[in-house]
Amino acid sequence: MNSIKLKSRAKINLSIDVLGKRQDGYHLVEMIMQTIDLYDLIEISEREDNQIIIKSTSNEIPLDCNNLVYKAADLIRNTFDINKGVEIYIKKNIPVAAGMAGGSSNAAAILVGLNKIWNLNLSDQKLEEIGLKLGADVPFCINGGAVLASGIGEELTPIKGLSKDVCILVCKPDLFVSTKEIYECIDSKHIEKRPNNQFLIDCLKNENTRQLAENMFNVLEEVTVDKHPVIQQIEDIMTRNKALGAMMSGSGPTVFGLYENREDALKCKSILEKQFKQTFVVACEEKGVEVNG
Ligand SMILES: C[C@@](CO)(OP(=O)(O)O)[C@H](O)COP(=O)(O)OP(=O)(O)OC[C@H]1O[C@@H](n2ccc(N)nc2=O)[C@H](O)[C@@H]1O
Ligand SMILES: Nc1ncnc2c1ncn2[C@@H]1O[C@H](COP(=O)(O)OP(=O)(O)O)[C@@H](O)[C@H]1O
Repeated sequence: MNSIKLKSRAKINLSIDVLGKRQDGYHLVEMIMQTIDLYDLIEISEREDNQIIIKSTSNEIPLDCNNLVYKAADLIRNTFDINKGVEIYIKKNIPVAAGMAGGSSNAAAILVGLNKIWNLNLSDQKLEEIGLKLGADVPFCINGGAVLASGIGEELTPIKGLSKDVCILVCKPDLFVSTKEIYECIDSKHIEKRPNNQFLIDCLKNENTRQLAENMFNVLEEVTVDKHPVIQQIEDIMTRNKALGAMMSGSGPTVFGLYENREDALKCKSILEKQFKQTFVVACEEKGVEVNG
């Protein structure tokens, strides 16, 4: 086999708590992550020369060694002494720098894909270990689904996820947020309110979407909203338009709302997309990366 196609899915955070900071600057978190059915399509083809070539439909991502897929491919071949190159095509649908782990998910897809193309037989645990060298969200993206993540995001406990019937309205305003900058600001902030993750996990277990939606909380949100008030405005539009609850994902700026009724979600989408082009109605998914032929 010398080429493979994969779906590389996005995530949302149903909660984020920050518990402390490591010596290296990384923050200790406790957060609920959920894969959603918004995905990039990735095609990897082996090259006999040594080059890593990246092509993409997006002009918002780097096509050189700064792309996370380049780093993932280079890391795998250096770790396992492989003297080959690859061409990677990325059809981008996930908004970039959004708080939805688009880059991390693409990197995870490369690890899964090259594990197959180069017959490395690496376990998921080993792939997660390698993935962590590329970013805190990469281990989650390999398997995806619904998890409680702790450590810096790499300690993963699977939990029951959102019901497939729940409609997730996702809206990404056209502005840039730096994850590093948001985490740095949280240091100087006294965190007054935190998510109750155990309660949220119970809500998921009991399929009590209303209570879940009303109690979702992301401690990074206040920091990002201070810089970009439009995030709060999107949330307000969602809650005024029948969302059970709305919240920022990751370090932002994407906002998502949970809906029990698809018509209500589509109606709010039609309002938001007049101003925000990157607005989608999606469901949750069980797999972060999926081989697609
Ligand atoms: C906030 C979250 C929530 O899921 O998601 P996104 O907003 O990126 O989607 C993650 O914690 C983001 O993880 P990820 O984007 O993979 O982080 P990395 O690339 O490893 O790190 C980017 C920067 O964020 C900071 N960082 C990241 C993770 C963490 N637990 N503590 C941190 O302080 C690091 O200082 C680093 O400089
Ligand atoms: N394959 C990739 N897809 C998306 N972004 C990438 C990729 N490679 C590198 N990046 C860069 O990583 C940064 C974070 O992007 P992304 O992973 O989409 O953010 P987030 O995790 O916040 O959703 C962006 O500045 C982007 O240019």
